[in-house]
Amino acid sequence: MDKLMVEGGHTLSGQVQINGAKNSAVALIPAAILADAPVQVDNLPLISDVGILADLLRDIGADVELDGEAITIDPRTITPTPLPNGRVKKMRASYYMMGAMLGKFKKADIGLPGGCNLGPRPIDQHIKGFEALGATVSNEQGSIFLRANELRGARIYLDVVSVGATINIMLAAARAKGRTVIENAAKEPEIIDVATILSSMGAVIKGAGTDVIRIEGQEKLTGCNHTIIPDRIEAGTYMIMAATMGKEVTIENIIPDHLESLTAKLQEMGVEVTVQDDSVVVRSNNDLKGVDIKTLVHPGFPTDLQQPVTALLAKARGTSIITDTIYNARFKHIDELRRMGADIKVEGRSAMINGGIKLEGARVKASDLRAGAALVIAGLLADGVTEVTGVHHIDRGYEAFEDKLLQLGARLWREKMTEEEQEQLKHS
Ligand SMILES: CC(=O)N[C@H]1[C@@H](OP(=O)(O)OP(=O)(O)OC[C@H]2O[C@@H](n3ccc(=O)[nH]c3=O)[C@H](O)[C@@H]2O)O[C@H](CO)[C@@H](O)[C@@H]1O
Ligand SMILES: C=C(OP(=O)(O)O)C(=O)O
Repeated sequence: MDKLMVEGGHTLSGQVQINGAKNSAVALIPAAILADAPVQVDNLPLISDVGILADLLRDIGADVELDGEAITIDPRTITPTPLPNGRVKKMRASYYMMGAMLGKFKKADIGLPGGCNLGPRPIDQHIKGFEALGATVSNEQGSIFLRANELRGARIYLDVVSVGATINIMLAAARAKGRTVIENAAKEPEIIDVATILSSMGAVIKGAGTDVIRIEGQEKLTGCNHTIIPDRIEAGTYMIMAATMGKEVTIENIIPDHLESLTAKLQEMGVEVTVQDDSVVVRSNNDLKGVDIKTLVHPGFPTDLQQPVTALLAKARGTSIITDTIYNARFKHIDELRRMGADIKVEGRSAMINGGIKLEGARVKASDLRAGAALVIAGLLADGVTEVTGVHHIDRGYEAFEDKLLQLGARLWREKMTEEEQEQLKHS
């Protein structure tokens, strides 16, 4: 087990390259199951969630080759192998194995997913969608059993706007008979990425990126080549780091339109953000103003940037209120920020940040992926050294995290935790 040591107080400058989107990659890899020929996906982020999914596909018989940032998946040897435990519990997006296996084999036995613990993360809308397509669904001993004689297109109204349910239904519907209409669908850019790969395989999909998606399922789907869109959450994290400590940082290989809600908030705080074709330049200053933020479904402010931006708001003068309307309990980072001296109160689904207080390096624990990013941002800002444990969460979603930060001028390094430290962590 590793910990990250972050020495605060160093300004950041230079360029950082953004990798492919985690939340696309983890859907596109299972999508390859649906094809009847090899699928190649490029601009793959080299993160642990991708490694786990590649292994899950091998577990069910796929021939998977990883070559740098490209993955080639030959799905022709896949069989509907049950995946009750183990890897499926290590990540959230293993739930896409349900839609993909159901679509291809009309049968799937998949354990309930893991991923970031953000409070309750039900999958009732995924199940409602599978049932509408004609599957019977049962939940036994922590596994979801899906069975169908055939899948038939249906009209499905999502009670809650859900990224995972929208994609999972798209996957199953791509091989259902006839037309599926998903209403109140999620509109995140990753949904469009999934629609693009399924269309390249031969499904006919209209409306991805709006709240009504129409899918004409096909009996067979072909292989294809696909390039993953840039990771807007990774990009947003570096924009926030630059806003915290940046002299002048260029965040490259991005789609700036995907980051409009963050750009607007940073500008409101007094950060200079210059938007270019496929990059943004961020220049910070020492007189940032607190702002209020509410997380919303896309194109609103993403919940995945709520935790990182909270660390920045600790620097800004005045009071800021950040409200998470997607995950009411996504506040495990707050206690850790308090250990570093931040003045933050949580009430219901809001955190009130009394900013402008100098943070001090401390021993803190990352409880999930973006909590980890938030604590490193706080560490960049703080006096002294911050010790961040739970680094495996950060590795789920950020490729070459330390290398990219070192290149920007940050000082941080990874250390192995002693057995005693690991034992203490278990009980903390
Ligand atoms: C792998 C992946 O892409 N993860 C992202 C995905 O997670 P994930 O797909 O799990 O998130 P959803 O969009 O499904 O969740 C949004 C909200 O809907 C609720 N809900 C969801 C499904 C359901 O069946 N029932 C239900 O009540 C959730 O509890 C949550 O309050 O979108 C989240 C919201 O943008 C992001 O934070 C995650 O980074
Ligand atoms: C919550 C996240 O990931 P996951 O849904 O994979 O747990 C995230 O990326 O911030």
